[in-house]
Amino acid sequence: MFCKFRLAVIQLQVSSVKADNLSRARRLVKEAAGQGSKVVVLPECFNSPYGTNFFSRYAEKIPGESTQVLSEAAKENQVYLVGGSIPEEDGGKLFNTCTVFGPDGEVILKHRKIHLFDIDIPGKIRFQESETLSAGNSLSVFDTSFCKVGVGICYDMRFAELAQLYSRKGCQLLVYPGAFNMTTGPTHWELLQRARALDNQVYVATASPARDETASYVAWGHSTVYLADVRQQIPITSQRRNDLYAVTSAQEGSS
Ligand SMILES: O=C(O)CCC(=O)C(=O)O
Repeated sequence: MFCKFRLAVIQLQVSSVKADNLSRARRLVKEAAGQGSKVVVLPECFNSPYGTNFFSRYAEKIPGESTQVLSEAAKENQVYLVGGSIPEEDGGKLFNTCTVFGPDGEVILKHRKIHLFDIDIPGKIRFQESETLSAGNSLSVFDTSFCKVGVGICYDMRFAELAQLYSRKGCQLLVYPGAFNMTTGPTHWELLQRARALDNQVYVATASPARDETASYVAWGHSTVYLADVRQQIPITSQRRNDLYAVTSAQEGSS
């Protein structure tokens, strides 16, 4: 089942003042709902600047201050709220975590980024999330009254198998809060979304922080929604050669 609904991606301006980030997010969720949005998506690291040196300073328990604001915003506005991500502290470890709230304000999903962003492009960008963060270990799918949704965070979008598994589980929308940069953004951000949408014949939505040229990590921006809605005309789902290949999850059957 897939019902028509309006989805909003919020390209949030993220500063170093957490309280400002939270109130700005809250105001924009309200604005999006006022325009008829039923599912609203915030960017990766929406409450804190993005960078390994910031994660421990901004980290919170879940539930905590930021997720409380998200819960209230979802309830006040009667929307499904994909709360971007925040640095989460749990048991002495830090995670890059997305929480999703239903229109009643209840948390319905917690996705910890499963692929940590560790890259080194000499002269361009070196980023090692694993220096401070731990990876999550679960696939993350939630149901809405409109369709089933699969969630990943930023670098998770590069892994085609995850998107394939989500689509096999019946997701018709994949959502990736992300914060690509000025090196990989122009080359891969749009291409990856189109690839995930095209391969799986699903909608793909991404929300990035707004670009801030003065930040230590300059986000590419370009929050986007992509659609490859050609399931009837190009029926690759039924044409798959399941007798020749398979994508399986180590968690299959357990979730
Ligand atoms: O994959 C990329 O190029 C960027 C990923 C990223 O910025 C992230 O995972 O936060």
